Amino acid sequence: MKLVLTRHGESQWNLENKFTGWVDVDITEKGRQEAIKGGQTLKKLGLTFDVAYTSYQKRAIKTLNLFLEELDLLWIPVYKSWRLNERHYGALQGLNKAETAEKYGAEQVHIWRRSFDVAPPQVDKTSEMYPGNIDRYKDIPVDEIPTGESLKLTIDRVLPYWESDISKQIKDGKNVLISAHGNSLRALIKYLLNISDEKILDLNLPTGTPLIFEIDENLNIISAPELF
Ligand SMILES: O=C(O)[C@@H](CO)OP(=O)(O)O
Repeated sequence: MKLVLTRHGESQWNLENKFTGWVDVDITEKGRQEAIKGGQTLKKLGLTFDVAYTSYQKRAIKTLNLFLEELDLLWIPVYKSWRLNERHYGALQGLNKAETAEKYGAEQVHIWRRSFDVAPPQVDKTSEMYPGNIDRYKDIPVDEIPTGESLKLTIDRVLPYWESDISKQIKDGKNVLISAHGNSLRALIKYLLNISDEKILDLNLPTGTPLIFEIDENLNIISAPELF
């Protein structure tokens, strides 16, 4: 079976160099073109999919739709989950990354962005960035609502969805397409390829680019893309 992962096409805040996380930023025209090209690449390879997954965020949803349109697969079942959302960037969301580095030092910003288990400054429950105040997240159990996640915490909420839903499709012989985010996909790839806590920090995923994995029904990885 094929499992194809794609990070969303370039977003407006990728372009503006802002911490994004759970802020629902749209893709740019360049991001749209990346996604169209990504879909065409899969089509040229003759790949097809039975089911697709994405997050609750429009940059990933729109990217998925552009892929599916190129593949003439807009009809297949699409499942959305907050568990595939980008890592919640806490109180850093909306800040410019370069300005934050000037204020707190490049070292501190690097730790916030690329350490494995250091979480960013947290948002409190009165913040508009707190998912508990956002309608679409009303079904997340209160004790699971993120307030600022490290990569480790992101892994902890992505993997239950892999276990409960996505992996079952592969066991059933289905080809699966997932459109998600830099850090939710790093979480999944770390697990699939058994990458160490240190090494995963060097993995930076390109936007709008399909990553093709071949997996057998026992979930053994047969082939994986060159990532480093
Ligand atoms: O801002 C974000 O949400 C992410 C992805 O763009 O950034 P980072 O590269 O710091 O993980």
